Amino acid sequence: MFEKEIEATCLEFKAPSLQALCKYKRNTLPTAYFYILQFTPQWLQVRDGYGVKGIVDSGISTVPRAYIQPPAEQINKNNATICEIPPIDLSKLDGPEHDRVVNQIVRAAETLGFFQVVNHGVPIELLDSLKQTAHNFFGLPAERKAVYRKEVSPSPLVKYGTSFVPEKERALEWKDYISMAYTNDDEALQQWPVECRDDALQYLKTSHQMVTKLLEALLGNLGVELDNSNIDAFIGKKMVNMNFYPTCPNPELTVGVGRHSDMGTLTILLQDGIGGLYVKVPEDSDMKNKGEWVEIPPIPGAIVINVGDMLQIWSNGKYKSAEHRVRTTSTKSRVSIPIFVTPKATQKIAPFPQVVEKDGVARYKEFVFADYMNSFFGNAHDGERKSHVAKLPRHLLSPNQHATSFSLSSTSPSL
Ligand SMILES: O=C(O)CCC(=O)C(=O)O
Ligand SMILES: [Fe+2]
Repeated sequence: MFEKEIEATCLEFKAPSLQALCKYKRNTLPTAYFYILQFTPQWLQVRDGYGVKGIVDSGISTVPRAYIQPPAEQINKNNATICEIPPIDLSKLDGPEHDRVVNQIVRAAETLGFFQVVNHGVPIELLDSLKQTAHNFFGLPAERKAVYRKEVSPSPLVKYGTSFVPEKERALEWKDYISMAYTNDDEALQQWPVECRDDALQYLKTSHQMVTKLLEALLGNLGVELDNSNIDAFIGKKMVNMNFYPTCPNPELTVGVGRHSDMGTLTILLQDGIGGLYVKVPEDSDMKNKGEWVEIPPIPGAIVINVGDMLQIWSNGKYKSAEHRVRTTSTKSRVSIPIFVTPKATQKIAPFPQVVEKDGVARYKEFVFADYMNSFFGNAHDGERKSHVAKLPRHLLSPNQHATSFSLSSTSPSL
């Protein structure tokens, strides 16, 4: 059935057979691997809308080879420390404790780059409904989800997929996702999948005030006032994703999401009660367990916030866009629902002048956000999915800087 495709690929690489192609390409294993993968029925199923969930539903007892991570990327849940930083009560921002709460937010952004918030203004019932909606969507028959595969999606705003950039990854992620980019309400209502759109749109809208307050605190601390004239520079684009991590027969061999940092401004992340989100304490943080992976525990009613690469760059490296990853479990499927808040593609990005002046050095050069996104989706994932900022192309770093001096050990798609 796939002979024609195999033949065409072999021809393209001037190889007499698939075996020869793989041998000939063995020095560039991810590519060769992808070709083999592409021609296996399982991969075709995943590609055709069944997703990783389809593999699990087919009743496997061990994970397919393509999903086995290199040992260095496998997650040993037994030696993870739980992050015990209490959640920040955002309702207190409006009272006499305003300055103290701002300090908590700033301190969290400067150390781990991840924190949790409560009394955030997003209704708890909506959070519960979102998790259920995500389960319902991924529980749909494959053909209902497959219409949104990026190759065929009726809308450029909606993409259903699996893994991050499957063609580029050495080992695939144990995850299916749907992503919904926001342009305006009308387009969202018309184009987002009917099963998710109401909750996703509500989530986006009810979290807007929280996003503004967080940014006011974080930017204010850097001497930048957020107002109507500049807000778009920071939150010009938003995208809601729903991630689904099916149960996995070998959680110790796989990852739900491999190590990465988020490329935007801030990520608003709703996780369910299963757990498994790990963050690497930045090496240049003054926390005691630098370089270690700590778990962000699920807290009922709380939302996880994390700093993205752009906020790190605007702050000249003060705020940390930390590397994070997600483990899989054998007992229950997990869902998470991030909102990726990013600048518009055309936005020019550079460290704020007032911060540079204070620091005496600009740690990053100016660039356009679209170029950053392209390198994020195009080259960042070399099979190991190391940090993007850590690997910020040299031309984006100031001449006297090099990536390791920030120890930003690490960059999802998910945007
Ligand atoms: O599922 C999670 O908890 C995190 C997902 C994530 O990091 C992402 O989608 O960028
Ligand atoms: Fe992420």
